[in-house]
Amino acid sequence: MEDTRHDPAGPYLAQMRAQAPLVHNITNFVAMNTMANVLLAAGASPAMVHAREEVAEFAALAQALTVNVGTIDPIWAEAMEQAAQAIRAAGRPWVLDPVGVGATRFRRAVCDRLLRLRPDVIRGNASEILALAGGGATGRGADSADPVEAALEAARDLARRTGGVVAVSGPVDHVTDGTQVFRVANGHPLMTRVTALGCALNGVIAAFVADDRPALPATLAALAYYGAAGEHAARHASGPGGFQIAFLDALHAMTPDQLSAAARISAA
Ligand SMILES: Nc1ncnc2c1ncn2[C@@H]1O[C@H](COP(=O)(O)OP(=O)(O)O)[C@@H](O)[C@H]1O
Ligand SMILES: Cc1ncsc1CCOP(=O)(O)O
Ligand SMILES: [Mg+2]
Repeated sequence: MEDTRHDPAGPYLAQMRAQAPLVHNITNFVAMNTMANVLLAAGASPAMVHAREEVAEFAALAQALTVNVGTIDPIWAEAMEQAAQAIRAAGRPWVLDPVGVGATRFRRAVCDRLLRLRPDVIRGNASEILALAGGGATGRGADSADPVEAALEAARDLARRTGGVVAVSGPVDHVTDGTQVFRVANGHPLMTRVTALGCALNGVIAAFVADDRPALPATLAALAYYGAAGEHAARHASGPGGFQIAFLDALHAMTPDQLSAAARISAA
């Protein structure tokens, strides 16, 4: 029988803050500032480093890596592969965000090469997970055009192929290790009205899975934390501008006990 239990989320936040992991990010130009601020507000230590000459050396120092193909070019794509190889050699986790992978052949080819380096966690919206698994979805550039539920089989397939965890974000996030599927029903629609909040989420997932925390429950805790902060921020904002500020404040202020109480994680 499938195991439908899950850990409380709060202790994962406490452990992450106690470690304050250095998270190395090769992310897009749109997301860099937001992602760094989100990681600092959460209690981790971000670094954005992408030169081919130094990524491998830097990744070997980091507790976790995120790779995001949002504004790739061929040189960055090489750097991404080098960094992923280095973090794997160091025995530490990495997270892939296949931004807009269904849109172009170049993105598809780069993501196929990155998949061979077995990301510990893949996080994307439904259209991206469908396209990455070979389902042909195109999405709307960086935004999804498909419901989360439509990407569940694709997510399972990718998890089995990579041996990692796949998170499909959206109104209700779904996370699978290829066998079990869990839902995280935290979040607020205003999160889709601010750019790069999906990208910044990858950094939070990386910080939570660092230090050998098990990838499935740590990813669930990261998603619940992020969504609960979004819910809190929405209560203090009148629109996307104020929401961005309130969201950073909510990430910073949330305690582990508050997270355990707010998390809406369940077996799917
Ligand atoms: N309609 C929604 N209601 C509540 N939360 C949402 C909604 N859409 C997305 N989210 C949340 O926003 C965050 C970013 O997810 P998403 O928008 O799917 O990523 P991306 O920006 O990469 O497309 C996640 O925490 C997700 O749970
Ligand atoms: C708008 C845009 N264009 C290329 S990357 C990017 C950011 C996408 O961020 P997110 O997927 O988190 O909304
Ligand atoms: Mg995205």
